[in-house]
Amino acid sequence: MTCNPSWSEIASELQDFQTAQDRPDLTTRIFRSKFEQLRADVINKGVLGNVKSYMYVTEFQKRGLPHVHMLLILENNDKLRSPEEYDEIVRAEIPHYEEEPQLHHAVLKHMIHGPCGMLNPNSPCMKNGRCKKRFPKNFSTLTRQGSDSYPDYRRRREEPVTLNRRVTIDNRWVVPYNPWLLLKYDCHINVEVCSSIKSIKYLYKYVYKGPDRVAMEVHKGINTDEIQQYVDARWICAPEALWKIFGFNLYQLYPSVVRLQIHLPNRQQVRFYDHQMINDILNDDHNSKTMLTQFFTLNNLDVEARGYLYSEIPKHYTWEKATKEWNRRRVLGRIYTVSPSEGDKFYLRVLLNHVRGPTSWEYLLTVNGTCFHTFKQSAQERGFLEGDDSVRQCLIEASNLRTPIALRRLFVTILVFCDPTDVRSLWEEFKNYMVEDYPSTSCTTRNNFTNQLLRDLNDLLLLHGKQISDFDLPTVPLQAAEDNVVPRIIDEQLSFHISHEDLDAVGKLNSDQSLAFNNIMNVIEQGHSKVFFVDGPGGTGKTFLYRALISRLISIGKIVLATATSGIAATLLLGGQTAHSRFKIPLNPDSSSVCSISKQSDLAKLITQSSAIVWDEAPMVNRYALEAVDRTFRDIIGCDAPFGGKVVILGGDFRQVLPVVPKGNNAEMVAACIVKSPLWAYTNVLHLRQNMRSLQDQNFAEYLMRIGDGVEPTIRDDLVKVPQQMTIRWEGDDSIQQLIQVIFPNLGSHGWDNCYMSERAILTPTNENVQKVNDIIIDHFPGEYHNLLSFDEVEGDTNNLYQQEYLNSITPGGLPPHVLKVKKGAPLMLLRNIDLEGGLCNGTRLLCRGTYMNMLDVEVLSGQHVGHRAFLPRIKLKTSDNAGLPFVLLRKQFPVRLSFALTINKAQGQTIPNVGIYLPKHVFGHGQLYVALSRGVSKATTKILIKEGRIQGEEGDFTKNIVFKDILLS
Ligand SMILES: Nc1ncnc2c1ncn2[C@@H]1O[C@H](COP(=O)(O)OP(=O)(O)OP(=O)(O)O)[C@@H](O)[C@H]1O
Repeated sequence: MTCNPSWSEIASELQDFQTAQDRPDLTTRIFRSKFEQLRADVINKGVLGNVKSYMYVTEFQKRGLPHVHMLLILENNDKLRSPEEYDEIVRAEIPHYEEEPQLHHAVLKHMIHGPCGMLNPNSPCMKNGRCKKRFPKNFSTLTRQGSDSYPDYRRRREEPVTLNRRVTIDNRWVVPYNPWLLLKYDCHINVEVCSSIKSIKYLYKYVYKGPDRVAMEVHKGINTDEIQQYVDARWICAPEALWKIFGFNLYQLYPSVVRLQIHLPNRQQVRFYDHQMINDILNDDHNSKTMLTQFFTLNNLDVEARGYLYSEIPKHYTWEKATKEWNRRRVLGRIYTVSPSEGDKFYLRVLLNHVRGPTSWEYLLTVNGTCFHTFKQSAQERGFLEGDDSVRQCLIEASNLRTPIALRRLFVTILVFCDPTDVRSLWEEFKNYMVEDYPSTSCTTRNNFTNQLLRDLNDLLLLHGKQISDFDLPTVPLQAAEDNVVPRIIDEQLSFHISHEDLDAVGKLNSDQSLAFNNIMNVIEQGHSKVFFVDGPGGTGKTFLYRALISRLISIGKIVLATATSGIAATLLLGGQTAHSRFKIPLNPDSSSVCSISKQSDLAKLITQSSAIVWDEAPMVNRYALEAVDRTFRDIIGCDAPFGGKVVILGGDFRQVLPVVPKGNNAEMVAACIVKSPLWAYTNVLHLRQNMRSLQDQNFAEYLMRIGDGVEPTIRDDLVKVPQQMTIRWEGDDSIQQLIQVIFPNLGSHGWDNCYMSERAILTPTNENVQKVNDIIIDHFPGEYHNLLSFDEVEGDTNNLYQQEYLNSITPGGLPPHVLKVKKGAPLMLLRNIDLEGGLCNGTRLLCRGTYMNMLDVEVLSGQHVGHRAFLPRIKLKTSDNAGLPFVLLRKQFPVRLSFALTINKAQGQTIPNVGIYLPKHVFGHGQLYVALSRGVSKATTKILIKEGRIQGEEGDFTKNIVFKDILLS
């Protein structure tokens, strides 16, 4: 916000011969009071959203007017996340005079940059012939996430406007603004959405940037050039001087930050005057008290304090310097940084950052009854430091549990994901534990076991596109029957074991399913080629149909490649793999991509020999991925028909979530859909209509269809009414507890109940709220806490520029938290595709059976592999490019999160008989409401809590239902 010298409050006070610059006292005071009002509007009244924390700094241009830079961090639920939400707050266009005359004038008066460039090459913003602020911007029909710090706002190409007689400008020259603030304050107020951490850092710089300095020459006398001395001085202009004289705040930070002292026992710093006697100083108890020792004292006296870490204490207590005591209040705390070269003090800091309620030095040094000599030993024993041989320790912990199948899979997981250094010695140490379940007969030799084990490990490695020979392991001996006539991956496809359930499915198909089944089978049996799309709303039995098809085809000796877009949907199909791994689709395909499959490879032979390809959840994939597969198949098979003439059965539901386009807006998401691909013209759509999931509640099934199709009546802005039977009224934060109690009744007595856990979950749109709900539920869950810590680093940060606490404090989407708080029997969710064949993929729900220093023991809770046991090591996980961080965070952690609550997107494809939906804000994505509701089976067992669900003058609760109708299939 910049002072407007022509504000009437200033202009009316000036004499005829004066300008605003002549009255810095006046401009300063008027600006200050206007800013105070703006502060109250945005911080107290929350006109841009509820503010969680803020900082601002007042600046003065040399001889110039005062202006303020302000950074607002909004409450999580009010954060602006999508380009559509940015548009509600920020505009960067000249409003039409006919529609908004006042705003039109205000924008032209205050919010036009420069102009600079060709129009005005001498503008102060010009450097080396270019505008430093990159004006004029580009025209754009929609707001989108910028490639840099700020979004690229919508600037439509419209008639230029004449600014003064000489210059005409258009929307490319508009500085982003908020209409309400601009009209109210009648001055330059540039409002931007900080969409990356870079822009936040840039703003913080203002606070810490030193003052402008000047080197002044002081002359000996008025009439002499002789210099007496140089003075290094601070330049202060008149308005700044007055700002200080009036005692106004130059900057403010909320909440403020307290620096916490840290020192080893008896090494506290004591200050004293020369004239004081050392003995007096040492004998005075007051001198030995520090923030840290008094933190121990506080923990001895106050039970509540014991629940907090040292760094959390200032949130609840304030440090009284005079009395050296902690009293209740609220600010933020940071412990002084300690470098690892400072020895044990560094480890003391690690302990203080993780141990709650220490009452003494001994407390920190003691673990399980043993008092260690150094803080390092204590930290190591508590699992706060990364061990040098964590992989080996993980295998030792797992081998003690005597579950050889899970141990073999763990060994492979470690080879693939943990990059162990000494594979051969791990093999020697653990091979005997991995064969404990092999049946031994009178003629089995140790050699037979080893060979069998190598073959089994090789089979598991092949699923990851690797083999034994990629590692320092003995070579795999071929079995007598293996003569390489049939490539292994083809052999595998032909030897699937079909369950009775899948074989029986054909007889159970309903009429729509039967019609689709027969249609597809006819085409395959007659050797024709065709592309199908099985369209069915959630629960209409698409998966059931694929399973019937796959089992029938396998049973008559045909090869069918079962794939799905997500790992979780793939695990529901026999031999299912993600389409990306099966067809080796590039990660970010574009309009000319091809898959990396060579014509001579076994995979190419498998594809050529296959009779059908099933691809579930096809609407979630970017059309370029589908086109890459089409291009590759034509090339491999040598046939220029769609997909090289193969029968391809795509399936899914366009009412559900669409392809993710990083930083993309709605239009880009729609454009990425497979219906927009030229291939769609060759696709035959088969419809499934009967909801088999909600057979018991047809009324619910019909409601779901109306929501999915976007035909449920709306009032204002896509708001639909939710049936009263399903709603829990929002009465404040306590309502979340109520929702939890309805979905997880008697939680205390279901500590180890996999049936109970697999049948219930709470869904909410964002990761923050998932974490919030999980934290509440785990507190009520019976059992002891196990805090599993991650080891974090920044890729390529050899100088340790990033503080550990900062890295530990962030949890970018897709990564587990630094402190993974779990209890035995609690539900978890896997965050990576680890072992699809074993049912371990991104989104699989698991039950925690046991925690160890280096290993997590889990059981699969849902899908085909329910009940399977698995061991997980810590894995190095990376943040993705669109995590919004200016660096790549590497977090070594167990790849899981709690899963009492999940995001709506992660729940896609799962049936959750008791489902709670918590909407702290209305959803903004296509199909999100539908996906959430369609996880349920009936109105009675589906509950929804909407925070902003009431509308004045209307009965009931309402929420947004966003449906892009132009991609729905009629
Ligand atoms: N013909 C059928 N006979 C008996 N049960 C069926 C039949 N078809 C589907 N079901 C059952 O209905 C439920 C929903 O089916 P399914 O999971 O196949 O639906 P879907 O269309 O794949 O759902 P979503 O899109 O939500 O993943 C499952 O429990 C399934 O076993």
